[in-house]
Amino acid sequence: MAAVPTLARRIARSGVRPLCRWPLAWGRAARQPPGLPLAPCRAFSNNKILVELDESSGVAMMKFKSPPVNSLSLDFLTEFCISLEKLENDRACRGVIFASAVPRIFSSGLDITEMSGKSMEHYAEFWRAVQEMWLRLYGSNMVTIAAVNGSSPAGGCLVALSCDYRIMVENPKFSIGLNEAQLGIVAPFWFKDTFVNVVGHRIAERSLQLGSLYPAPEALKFGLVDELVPEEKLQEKAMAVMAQWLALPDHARQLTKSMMRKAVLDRLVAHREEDVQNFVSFISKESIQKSLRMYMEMLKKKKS
Ligand SMILES: CCCCCCCCCCCCC/C=C/C(=O)SCCNC(=O)CCNC(=O)[C@H](O)C(C)(C)COP(=O)(O)OP(=O)(O)OC[C@H]1O[C@@H](n2cnc3c(N)ncnc32)[C@H](O)[C@@H]1OP(=O)(O)O
Repeated sequence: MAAVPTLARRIARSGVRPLCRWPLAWGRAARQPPGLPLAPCRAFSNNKILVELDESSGVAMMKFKSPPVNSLSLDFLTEFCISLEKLENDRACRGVIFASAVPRIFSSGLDITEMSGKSMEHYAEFWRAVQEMWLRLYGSNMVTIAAVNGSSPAGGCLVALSCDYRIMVENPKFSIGLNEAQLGIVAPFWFKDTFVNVVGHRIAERSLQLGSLYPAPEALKFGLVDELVPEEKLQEKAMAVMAQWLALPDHARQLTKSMMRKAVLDRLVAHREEDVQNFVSFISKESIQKSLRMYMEMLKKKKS
């Protein structure tokens, strides 16, 4: 297999731009009363993700802005990893809230076009980026809260599941779940492990086999999300939950989180290359490619 660009090389190519006091619609700057000086705040942006860090609270807001559906493309995943790494290495940052800047969609999951009609090398590079995203997010030392303000199938659900807490907008039109089976594909073992750790074995087994997507109220019933709130209360609620989690000493919370997640993280780290090879050989099968093409066609037909 040809040499694959490392994350470092993809980071170098991506050109993250630092921005000063970026007025995110959801950010502290936007809430600042006019005329008052801004408290310390740092922001940075790249093409698909906006981040604003409020230094006074230690809380960052990361917003996905990759229309139409925030699909997790290679570029998106690269920017996500860069942004998370920057925050992880910033001593001023203790917690991150993830939300979408695209109406009605948190994330539509892995970008299907990255898994269809491409070379083996591309599939391997893409899958390494998916692994990297999950390892960084699930293994993050920061408090991570998903403010799920829209539908969140498959990889989008994985992002939410990998956080410490999930708050979803109470709209029954918004659904969430690991629906891979509906596409004729299989959620890999670390998606499954993350899911099991949130909802338990029985519900995970049934939901994965059926590829179930759950409307927000149903997802709440079995703990796939922790709370539902009206859309206009989502930010306030996420900040309140964050404050509650940040009230604890970081070291105690971090060691506890690591104790709970380490075995699952270590399992992928130990089998990372094997997992890439499994993905590549699975996704490049003609029968799987056909399923993905049919699924994309179905999405297009649904519109007309
Ligand atoms: C021993 C066992 C070995 C096993 C080995 C296992 C190996 C591993 C196997 C592979 C594992 C892969 C894991 C995959 C995870 C995933 O995340 S797959 C992606 C799943 N996502 C979905 O199913 C969501 C599909 N999309 C939708 O349901 C809807 O689009 C929406 C998100 C609910 C939004 O609906 P709406 O607002 O009506 O918008 P649309 O009109 O449907 O979409 C707008 C355009 O966006 C395109 N699009 C949608 N989703 C995606 C996507 N995920 N990727 C790429 N593109 C997407 C859609 O086609 C539209 O495009 P246009 O028609 O060109 O406008």
